[in-house]
Amino acid sequence: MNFYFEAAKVLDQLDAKKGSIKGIIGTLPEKDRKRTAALVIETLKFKPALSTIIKEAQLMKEERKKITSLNLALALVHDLLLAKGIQAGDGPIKQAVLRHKTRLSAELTKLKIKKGAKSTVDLAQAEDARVAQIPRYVRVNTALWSTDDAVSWYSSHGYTLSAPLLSERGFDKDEHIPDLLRFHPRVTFHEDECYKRGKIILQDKASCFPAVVLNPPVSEHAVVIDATAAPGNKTSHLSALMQGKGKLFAFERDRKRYQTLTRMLSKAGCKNVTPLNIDFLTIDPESEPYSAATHILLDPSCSGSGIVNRLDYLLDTEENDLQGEDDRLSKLAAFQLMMINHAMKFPRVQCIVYSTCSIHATENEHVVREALSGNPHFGMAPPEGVLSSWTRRGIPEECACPEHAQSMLRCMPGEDFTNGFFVSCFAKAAEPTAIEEPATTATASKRPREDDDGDAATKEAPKPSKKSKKKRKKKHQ
Ligand SMILES: C[S@@+](CC[C@H](N)C(=O)[O-])C[C@H]1O[C@@H](n2cnc3c(N)ncnc32)[C@H](O)[C@@H]1O
Repeated sequence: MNFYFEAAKVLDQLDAKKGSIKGIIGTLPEKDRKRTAALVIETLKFKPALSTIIKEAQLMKEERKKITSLNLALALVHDLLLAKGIQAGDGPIKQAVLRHKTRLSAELTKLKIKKGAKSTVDLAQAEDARVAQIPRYVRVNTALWSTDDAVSWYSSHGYTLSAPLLSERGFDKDEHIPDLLRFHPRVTFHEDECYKRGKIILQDKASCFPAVVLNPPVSEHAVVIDATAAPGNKTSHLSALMQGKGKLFAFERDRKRYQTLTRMLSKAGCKNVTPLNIDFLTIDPESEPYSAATHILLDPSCSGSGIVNRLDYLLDTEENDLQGEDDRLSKLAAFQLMMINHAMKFPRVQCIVYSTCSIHATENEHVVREALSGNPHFGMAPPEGVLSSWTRRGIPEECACPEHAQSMLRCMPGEDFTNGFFVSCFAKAAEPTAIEEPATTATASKRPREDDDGDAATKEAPKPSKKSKKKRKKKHQ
């Protein structure tokens, strides 16, 4: 019976919005995880149908003393009616459910007739249609091999270069992100040899934007920070873009997630990364070696409202407490702002990319607005250097100056073949005298990469767009 109590506990936590399905299941003891996860997911799939059946059969009313929660009843009735029966010895709880077996079965039949369901499977909740539109993105880990090698490999292993959404065996190169391949959404890679060896990283397209926009220096002198690193997809991406040169400090405050990060970085063969199980906010920006950082990636915890996946559509969103949601977003936004403010204190920092997988302006444009207003020595980077080929930019009406939106990227699930995402890029303003000078660097479309050992801090960073500096100057007068 413990197995059912465990599943009920997970369902309780999901009801209390204590995390995503994947996240909460990940905290279960490993030995029971697979079995409990399967029961939780199946129960959620049929939750509306099972709830109706339990209510109509008056199970909770009549067995209130034995079956103490609806979630326990859902898990038990799932197995009784939709699986191979209740997997437990003959205890009082099992007996309590079995006493109602005939009534419960009759309610199941009634519901199928009412819903016009040909089989029980038709009573399951429909999947989020947006998931089926997102290709399976595969980032080639260029620390270990090249994209040409990867294309040859998959071409000789049953795949053909063609539009991936047309055929399960098709794949192609993404048009916006270098070294990113797209496969059919139903292709899985967990047993793939290249995946197991770290040669490919399974990373949504939108989540590849931040490292590309930060465009870290390629130099033995480079010092870059990933302030919120685990599980490490963006860290390994940055490391690959830096061609393993210079130093990349990857902070992660959570102990368990830090362990995942270190495993990931070693599998991906990242040579220039120092993972640190330290809260980024506790780092003194003036302290060595961090004070030398010129580029910082900030991808802090967020509401995750942009993520569409194969499971979370199962969670009941209708009962969302809007007031509670607003409070949660405000708290997250305050934390996100604190992280940006801290990043802006690093004395040599030139470029900060702030990203979230949220679609809410509260965590995105509004946080950027606040950061700019509290840090007049920073502006928005010129839009030309912020993945100019991507047309969906920030929301102008949510920004302090509408043109700031041009230095931000947004992705909309269901429209852009990605999860929902937000990226913004701050650049440190030049010394005051430079503001009035004709800007030569401000409109550079792409900062050059350097392969020599030059001083990355002075050569690589974008200057804020002139327009945005002038506007802000006015605003702060
Ligand atoms: C959205 S996740 C980062 C995902 C990561 N960038 C990737 O692409 O794989 C945010 C991470 O930041 C960590 N975090 C939150 N606050 C932090 C802080 N003050 N210092 C360091 N890490 C922090 C969280 O524990 C979490 O692992």
